[in-house]
Amino acid sequence: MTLRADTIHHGYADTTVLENVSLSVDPGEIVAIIGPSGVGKTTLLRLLALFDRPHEGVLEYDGIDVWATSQQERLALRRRIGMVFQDASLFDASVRRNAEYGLHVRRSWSDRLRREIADLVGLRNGTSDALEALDVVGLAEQLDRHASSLSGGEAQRVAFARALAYDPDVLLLDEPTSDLDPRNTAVIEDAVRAASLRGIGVAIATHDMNQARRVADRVAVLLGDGIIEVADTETIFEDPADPRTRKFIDGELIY
Ligand SMILES: Nc1ncnc2c1ncn2[C@@H]1O[C@H](COP(=O)(O)OP(=O)(O)OP(=O)(O)O)[C@@H](O)[C@H]1O
Repeated sequence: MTLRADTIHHGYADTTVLENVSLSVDPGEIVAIIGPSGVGKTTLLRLLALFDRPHEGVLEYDGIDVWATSQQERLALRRRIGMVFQDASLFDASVRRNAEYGLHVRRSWSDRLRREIADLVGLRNGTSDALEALDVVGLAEQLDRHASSLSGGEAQRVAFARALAYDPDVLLLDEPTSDLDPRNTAVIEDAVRAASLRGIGVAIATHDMNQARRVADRVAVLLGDGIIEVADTETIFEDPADPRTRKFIDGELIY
């Protein structure tokens, strides 16, 4: 599924956060959204995930203007998205129950909802399951551990597995490794790459430039109240068109 945001304007009360923001994520593509703290990365991901409606602009899932559809259709489209937040926020249950959560949701869908989703965006065969997803993040041997006993890094890996087990078309990751050590970060980054190889499109918000460089195919630089530049990763790091991108990468531009 292709996600496309077109000339989005959004903000809170009198504050404009995003102005004229356009961005797309193609199947199997990893797009990093980089920018300093408070610039609107979370706001943009929440809009892409349909948690909030943009004040202006169009959001398309596979060419469907999502905010022009019925609430039920929108719910169906929403279910094609997996999201992982900075804070893992697991349920008070075992690793296995946490990873299986999305599957329970999916099993609870009525035949009618299943048909609607299939008609709108197609339904994959659901090849992934919770165990496979936990294996991807190296936790398949820890099924019975309780979430409360996990380290922060392990918890975040379970949160990632939970999103993956849901068999999404697109993964939206909000600073998924900002609190993690290099080993846990590497596990998540490998899992992101594996997801993209399976055709899942990924948008990852990060203020870690090196992470963007390691995982992304394309990078969008969010500064001020908009995306100042979006280009393939090499161009952003080696030959950016906007001088502010160079300054931001070099750590000189702290917004
Ligand atoms: N619910 C809200 N109500 C009012 N203002 C908000 C709300 N959510 C975010 N903001 C403001 O919008 C701006 C963008 O916030 P956002 O969380 O999207 O930035 P960010 O780039 O994700 O930051 P960080 O990297 O620190 O997570 C900030 O100034 C923030 O204070």
